[in-house]
Amino acid sequence: MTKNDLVWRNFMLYMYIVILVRVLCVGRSDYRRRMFEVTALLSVFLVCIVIYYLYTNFKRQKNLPPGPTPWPVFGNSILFKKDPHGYKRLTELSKEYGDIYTLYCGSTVIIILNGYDAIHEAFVKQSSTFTDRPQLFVPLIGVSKGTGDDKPWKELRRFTLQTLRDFGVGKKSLEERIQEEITVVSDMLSETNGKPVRVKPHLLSAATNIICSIMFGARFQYDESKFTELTGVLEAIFKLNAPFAKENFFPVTRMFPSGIELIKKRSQAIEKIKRYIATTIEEHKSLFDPDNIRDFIDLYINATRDNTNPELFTESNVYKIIVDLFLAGGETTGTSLDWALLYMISFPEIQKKSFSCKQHFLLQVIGFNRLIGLEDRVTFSLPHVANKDAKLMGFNIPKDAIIIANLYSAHMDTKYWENPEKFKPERFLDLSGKLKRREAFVPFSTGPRLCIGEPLARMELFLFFANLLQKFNFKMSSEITPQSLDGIQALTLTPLPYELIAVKRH
Ligand code: HEM
Repeated sequence: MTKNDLVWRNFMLYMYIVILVRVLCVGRSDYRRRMFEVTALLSVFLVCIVIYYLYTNFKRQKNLPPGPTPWPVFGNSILFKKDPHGYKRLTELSKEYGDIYTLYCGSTVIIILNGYDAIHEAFVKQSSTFTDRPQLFVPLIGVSKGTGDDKPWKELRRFTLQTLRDFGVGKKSLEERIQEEITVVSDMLSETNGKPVRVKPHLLSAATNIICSIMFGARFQYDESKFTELTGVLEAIFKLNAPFAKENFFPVTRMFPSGIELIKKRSQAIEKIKRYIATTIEEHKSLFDPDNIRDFIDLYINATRDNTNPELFTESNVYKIIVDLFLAGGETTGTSLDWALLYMISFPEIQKKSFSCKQHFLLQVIGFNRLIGLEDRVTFSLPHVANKDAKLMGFNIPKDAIIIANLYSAHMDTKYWENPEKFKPERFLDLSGKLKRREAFVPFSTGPRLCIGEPLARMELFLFFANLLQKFNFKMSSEITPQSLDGIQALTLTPLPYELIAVKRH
């Protein structure tokens, strides 16, 4: 951004306001006096903004990565627009400004990393600087909070990973839990008798139920009131947890009616879920047997009885872990499966190859490790934060700048992928038909903040996909209007709602 840009923008803003004031004052008796007062006040206000703006943007932040000119006070509008193709717009900006560019949310610096190299440089090579999460007023995720030297998130992350391992990620018991949900979804599909159906709500319930089973040791009927209440509250928390919520960057908006409403709704939802967890802990305590750990709640009770780390194993931290796993694990996996089925009906020849007994090439070879590249529908990492002033790819990154990896851009990176926009599952195979590791495939992000649920997600995706494809041939519900493969950008990239026809194979 040049100084000319800045002066020009402020001048335009000033002129708009002056014209508006003039229009409002026309025909009033004390017109001249009022005009003078209002214009003088506005001038002082604008001079203050310009001084503040010059101070924050030019003095403190020299040699920042380039980027589009922000609006004074507000920042870059691209961050606030509810644009279903926001991920594409942010990727296009990298063509203009390079793999690393700057946007502003108010006066907060947001660094967007594009392409595999930039993401790898920040999250892997310089992980000690770019791994913490920002302390947002409306936080996105609980476990991951915490900066500074003590880094409690590291301990909680270790405990959560251990939990997932203990409950059999990669082992039989968890496979059984997943199979149970597959049976429910398959039965539902069989009952449609070839009529069009929207599968997504069932996939979301199935993914959420798997986490319920790990956390609380019980699965629910999808229409059971306890389950719908739980998913309703989680959905509310999910919706209210936006990294770019204005309340995060403009403290004054927390006092606006919308801000007060948001805070009220959040605390009501959090209260409800905390009450649910407290009741479940009490129920579990009465049946607790240290030789038969049934679920995550039992593990927690065990840890508190050991009394090894009382500050870590608190009910409040249990709440954080549970909410994180639900928020991060249900929607992402359900949506990835929804995409997988959409691609199968859109590319019937690939569906045939995936299933075909003779070739079996996709399922057998790619199988458990990788689901033909369809996990890549989470387009951005969660926000990271720079924990000190640093240099990244030749630019200065100030402490507290928020860093976001554009994972979509890594999967569109022509340095690593040939025709990246084409759906070509074979790109994951080498010439002899063996699975090829692709370093630029980072749907779960990379570095120490890599998704905790990756092994669980891979297991769920593979088992669902393989079982459903074995039982059903999926078809478009309308041959005439093929379903668009453009998604809608929310926290994840979701397909436009669609129906499919499931034809039983035998
Ligand atoms: C296809 C499915 C999934 C995808 C594509 C996915 C992707 C991601 C991504 C991109 C991140 C952000 C990493 C970063 O900021 O650098 C993340 C974080 C996270 N994911 Fe997943 N995820 C999936 C499934 C799951 C599941 C099933 C769980 C839980 C069982 C889970 C739990 C988490 C948690 C707790 C974090 C935050 C980790 C931290 O801050 O330390 N995810 N995931």
